[in-house]
Amino acid sequence: MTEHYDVVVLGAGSGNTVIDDRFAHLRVAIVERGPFGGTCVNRGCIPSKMYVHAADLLTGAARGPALGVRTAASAADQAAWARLRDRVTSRIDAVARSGEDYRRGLDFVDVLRGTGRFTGPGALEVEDADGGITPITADEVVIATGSRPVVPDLPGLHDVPHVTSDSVMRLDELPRRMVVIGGGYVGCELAHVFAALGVEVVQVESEDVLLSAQDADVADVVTRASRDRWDVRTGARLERAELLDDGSARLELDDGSHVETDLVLVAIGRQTNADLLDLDRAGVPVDDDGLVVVDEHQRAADGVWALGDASSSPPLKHVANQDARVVQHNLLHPDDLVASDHRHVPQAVFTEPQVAAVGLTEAAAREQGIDVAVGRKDVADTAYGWALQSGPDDDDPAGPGGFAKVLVDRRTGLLVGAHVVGPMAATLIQPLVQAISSDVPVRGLARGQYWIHPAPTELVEGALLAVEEALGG
Ligand SMILES: Cc1cc2nc3c(=O)[nH]c(=O)nc-3n(C[C@H](O)[C@H](O)[C@H](O)COP(=O)(O)OP(=O)(O)OC[C@H]3O[C@@H](n4cnc5c(N)ncnc54)[C@H](O)[C@@H]3O)c2cc1C
Ligand SMILES: NC(=O)c1ccc[n+]([C@@H]2O[C@H](COP(=O)([O-])OP(=O)(O)OC[C@H]3O[C@@H](n4cnc5c(N)ncnc54)[C@H](O)[C@@H]3O)[C@@H](O)[C@H]2O)c1
Repeated sequence: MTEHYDVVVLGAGSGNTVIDDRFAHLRVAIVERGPFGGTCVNRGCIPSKMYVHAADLLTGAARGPALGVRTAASAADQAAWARLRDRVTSRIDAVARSGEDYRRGLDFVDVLRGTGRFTGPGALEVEDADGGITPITADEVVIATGSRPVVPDLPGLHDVPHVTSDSVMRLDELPRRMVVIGGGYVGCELAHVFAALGVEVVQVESEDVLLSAQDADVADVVTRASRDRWDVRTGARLERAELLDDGSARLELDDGSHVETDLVLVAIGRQTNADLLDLDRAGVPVDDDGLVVVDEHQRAADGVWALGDASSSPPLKHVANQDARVVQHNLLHPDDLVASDHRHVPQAVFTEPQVAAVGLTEAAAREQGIDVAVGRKDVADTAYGWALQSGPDDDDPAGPGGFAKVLVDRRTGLLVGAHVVGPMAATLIQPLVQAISSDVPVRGLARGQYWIHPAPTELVEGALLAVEEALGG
């Protein structure tokens, strides 16, 4: 018999958060093929930031002697790696298990283990690990199937030891050498992690700088800071790979250079899993990137909703969370739908130095013809920056020069972009996220409140004062 559900959620990452006790009067199925919690908990935000924290401690400790204290950052040996990895995996595995146990304990929810796909409008099948098929039908389907790492089909790559962010969090052993392909979020965060642990890292990025999507000044700071710590090859792509007799890999790059390594980490972007759902059978539209096309209510078709990496760009967890809240509300209140707001999505890259941004880059603002006023404050010129510096001539508290930069439209007096690179950037950006989200006029923002002295937030105050000066009387 085909079971019928009021609501079926495909994917127990952010999709799992849609269902709460307010759905208890309905029959709900959650379909999941992997561990509960999805990418963020199991192979994304949480484990990567647990590793980043350890890497930050190591890089911080390495600076101690320059400040006059005896700290030492030793490279991690295999035992240290095992302790670090087991701390990470035991924590996230417990979260995934308890998430699934909680769902299984609810009498209005069925957890269906396997891969879901559409067979028609409102009709799906779930294929379990043994190939068994369970057909189900649903009034409402939530597509929350996320995304997966892209692995290019390059000659020899599949023959050499290689991992993606999916598997690198659980390495049996720390490699002596690692090549990171990609200088985006994943590449920069994990190059920082493995370099801090003492791995000889080579990072290969096809653009001329790391983090090329960031404001050019920010990308420049991160690229120079990274080059100080590991071998960064920009303007280069992996062309082919060859397995050597000792089990290591020889990689040829398209700039004519080559590199030998023990492990390749492929981090060149992600693609949506929506392509595996047979969406055409349910009349669910996708765009050229394979993302499910949704309206402002996150509705993809009659009785079909989508959220997170399946439908939204950029693929970030706080975006998936807001999408999930919108879908939740709209399922519970079909006569009072709310809309998503993807206008001012902030982002942070937890490399060293940390990066955070909201809104436009300076180049994008100018390309859009905005008459932009720029205010910038360097970390080295703040009181907290002095605390980080080893001496008065050292302008190097956060790698080669952290700063905050704010961009204001001279016509409206409103913020159109903000960028922070340096210690605690992901935290420092938040007042600027609030300002841009709430259309707060920039004039008066710095002097309209106290800024705690000598806190790192004075960096933001300084950038706001600088932009007021640029705006003129
Ligand atoms: C290394 C890394 C670090 C990251 N760090 C950050 C960060 O610091 N901050 C941030 O904001 N974002 C970060 N992200 C991005 C973030 O993890 C994702 O944007 C977020 O997890 C997306 O949530 P989601 O629910 O859309 O998808 P997912 O979390 O991927 O959940 C989708 C779920 O659907 C399941 N699934 C897929 N297809 C099917 C199917 N057909 N049937 C059944 N189940 C299926 C999957 O197994 C998965 O559990 C990071 C990503 C990576 C890879
Ligand atoms: N802190 C965070 O919020 C965080 C952390 C990790 C991942 N994420 C999410 O995951 C997504 C995927 O991250 P990602 O780093 O895989 O992708 P990305 O798009 O951020 O970066 C991919 C990089 O690889 C480069 N590249 C592409 N093809 C290449 C090739 N053949 N050779 C060399 N370089 C190549 C690109 O120019 C780009 O710089 C991000 O867009 C982000 O939304 C977020």
